[in-house]
Amino acid sequence: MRGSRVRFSRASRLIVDDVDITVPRGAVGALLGPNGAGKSTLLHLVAGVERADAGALALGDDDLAALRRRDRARRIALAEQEVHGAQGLRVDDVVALGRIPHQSAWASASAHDRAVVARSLVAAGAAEFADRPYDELSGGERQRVNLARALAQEPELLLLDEPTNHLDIHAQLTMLALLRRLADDGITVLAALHDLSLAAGYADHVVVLAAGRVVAAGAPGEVLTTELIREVWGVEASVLEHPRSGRPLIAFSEVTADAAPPAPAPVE
Ligand SMILES: Nc1ncnc2c1ncn2[C@@H]1O[C@H](COP(=O)(O)OP(=O)(O)OP(=O)(O)O)[C@@H](O)[C@H]1O
Repeated sequence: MRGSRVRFSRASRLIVDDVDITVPRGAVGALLGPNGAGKSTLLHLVAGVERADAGALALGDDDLAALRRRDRARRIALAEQEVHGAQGLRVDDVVALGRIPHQSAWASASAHDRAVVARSLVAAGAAEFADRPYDELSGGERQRVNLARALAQEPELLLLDEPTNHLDIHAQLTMLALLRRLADDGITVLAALHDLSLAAGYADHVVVLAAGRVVAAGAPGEVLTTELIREVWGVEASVLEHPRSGRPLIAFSEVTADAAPPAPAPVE
């Protein structure tokens, strides 16, 4: 996927400011940045939940703005912290919502739809609570269901907003390993993450946002330096090398002075 000069403002604040972003097909991209940097908003713009004020977004050769809503929903899935419209539903019915873009309005779920739902529940580690009410699940259980719903969409581009939030360490590593496998199968992945070491351990490409702007992008080893972490997050960190993978491993030590990241700029 590719975004060029993407701009979006809300309530007189420029939230996404001339963002250029590229995640190659079949790569895992990590979207990093402090609270309020614009990560969720950018994911919403790519998913089509919000419409950019300016700039272009493309998937392969297709301009996303020119795609019909349904075609976009067949090709792009967004896994957020909650599935909209899930209240009162059983987990497998929540996951089946992911099939809607592939179904015609009058047809009921096909054998293929049911098979994809079952497969997605297993892949996301949510099969064991398939028959439970979504509302009763813990945060970590919901997170897996949110992923299963997105997988059921069989997207080309999978967007995830803090997919490891609420997950225990086993579930976090399982989630990231799954994203890696999906990418190896040709799905493009873009995940907003807060854990820099986890991002460095699994992503091919990281994009760092601060106050709505891209401040760095590239391979984790090139981007995640002590200087950048100090500048963007206002914390001191040592960037070590993971003893097994050789990827960056970030050890934080303290909050530096004048740490507060800048708020979004008012629209000119
Ligand atoms: N509907 C809105 N109206 C006004 N401001 C908004 C709106 N939605 C988001 N913002 C502001 O836009 C900025 C970016 O928000 P966004 O949720 O995209 O950040 P984020 O990087 O995902 O943050 P976090 O890590 O805290 O989830 C924030 O300052 C937020 O307050």
